[in-house]
Amino acid sequence: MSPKTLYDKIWDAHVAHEAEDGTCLLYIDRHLVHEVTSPQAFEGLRMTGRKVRAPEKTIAVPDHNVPTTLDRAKGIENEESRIQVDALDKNAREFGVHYYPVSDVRQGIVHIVGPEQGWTLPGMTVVCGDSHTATHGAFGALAHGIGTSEVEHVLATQTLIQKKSKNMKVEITGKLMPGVTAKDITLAVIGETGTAGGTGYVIEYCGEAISDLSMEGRMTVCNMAIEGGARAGLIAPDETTYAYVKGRPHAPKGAQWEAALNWWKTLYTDEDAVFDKVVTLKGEDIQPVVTWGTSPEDVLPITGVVPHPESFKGGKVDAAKRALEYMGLTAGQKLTDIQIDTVFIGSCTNGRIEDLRAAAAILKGKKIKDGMRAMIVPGSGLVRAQAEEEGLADIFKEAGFEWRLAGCSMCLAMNPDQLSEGERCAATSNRNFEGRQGYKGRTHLVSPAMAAAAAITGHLTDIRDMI
Ligand SMILES: CC(C)[C@H](C(=O)O)[C@@H](O)C(=O)O
Ligand code: SF4
Repeated sequence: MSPKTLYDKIWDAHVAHEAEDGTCLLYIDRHLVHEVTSPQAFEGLRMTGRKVRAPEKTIAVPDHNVPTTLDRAKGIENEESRIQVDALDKNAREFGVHYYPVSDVRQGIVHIVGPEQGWTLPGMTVVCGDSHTATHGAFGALAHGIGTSEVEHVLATQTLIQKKSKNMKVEITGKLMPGVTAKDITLAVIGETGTAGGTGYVIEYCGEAISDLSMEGRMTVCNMAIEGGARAGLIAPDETTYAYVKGRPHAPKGAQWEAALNWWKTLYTDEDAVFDKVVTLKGEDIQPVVTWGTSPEDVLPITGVVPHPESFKGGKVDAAKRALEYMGLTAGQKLTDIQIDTVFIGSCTNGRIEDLRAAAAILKGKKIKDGMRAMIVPGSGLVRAQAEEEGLADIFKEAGFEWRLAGCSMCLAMNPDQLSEGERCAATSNRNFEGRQGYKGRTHLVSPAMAAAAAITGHLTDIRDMI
């Protein structure tokens, strides 16, 4: 048998039918659903009298539009948001899928809830009408976003029509230096490959620096595979993965656990397997990074300066000019001189317990800068509960942070958590596009520790000066 990559193995295990042109019908193990991309899909089923094919494999949770303030039980003010959340509520109940409504402590961002509840397991195919489904690849699952018409297809058939992507390997060798996190790895990779570098590929992340990461860190890395243009990101499951999964509510138990483990242990790239593209970074070379522009590839070590547009090639010159204008920055300005007025810690990139611990380690006993608006939005109700139990919430509140309920929040500003015009935010999320966090708001993507540091000093800060 010819050697296979991890992606090849998961793909082959899920092909139900292959057409002559290579288009395949893939079996889908888990279908995650949120309120933004599912209403028309459910409506499509309803109108044609169809049912959800596998409600036991379908998991629904509202996250994008939900208010994160403590008074959220009083309802959603914005009509469009309310309609989407109400539609999910109605659809989830009517079609009998697993459902975590806003009133459930387990509610949160779909990509945090899935793994937390043990829905995401190694070797699975996982889809969701959301680009950051790549997050689940951290478990060695083939996980990617789909469009609304595909959501309907998966709801109705539990399959998806797909063409296979190419194999790409991103290897991070050696150890990370102090202050460098999974967020810095994933941004540094995009800095290296560009936002189109992964187009047409599924990336497998590997190397010592990746194996050393916790599951939380691995999820952060895979979460941003999509920002690098890839179809999905993957990390081979290992003892860290099994330990995270074991005992979760929907993880296999007893003899089923043993059988699952036997299959999971076959999920690695064979020694002689060939990748179509390989990128290698040295862990020691990666520094704490920050984005200066309006694309995740506009990333530099925090010790750098805002680049000169002329230092880019071709079409990127104009893009960089526009980005500097939008961001209100001057070429040559030190990144650490950039003043910040808002800090957002949360999202499916960095809203897990480990992210909150990293922020708390910096904030303990400190106060945020006068006039700073700072909020921590845990990725799920359970992350929030755990942070309270560990005393992290007290650290945040004493430092001057708002301590919110779970949701996507200011990651994309579909709820009232928004930047106002010209406001500048250090954010732990994954997209710094124009207007992403609010009309004319400005976003600098950073790790949770760097976001916490910026909240204290009032400007982008090298975390290594504070540890
Ligand atoms: C709303 C949703 C479709 C979107 C996505 O697909 O990623 C959102 O989650 C985002 O992060 O921009
Ligand atoms: S937290 Fe942000 S990136 Fe993640 S699903 Fe929500 S809006 Fe998308």
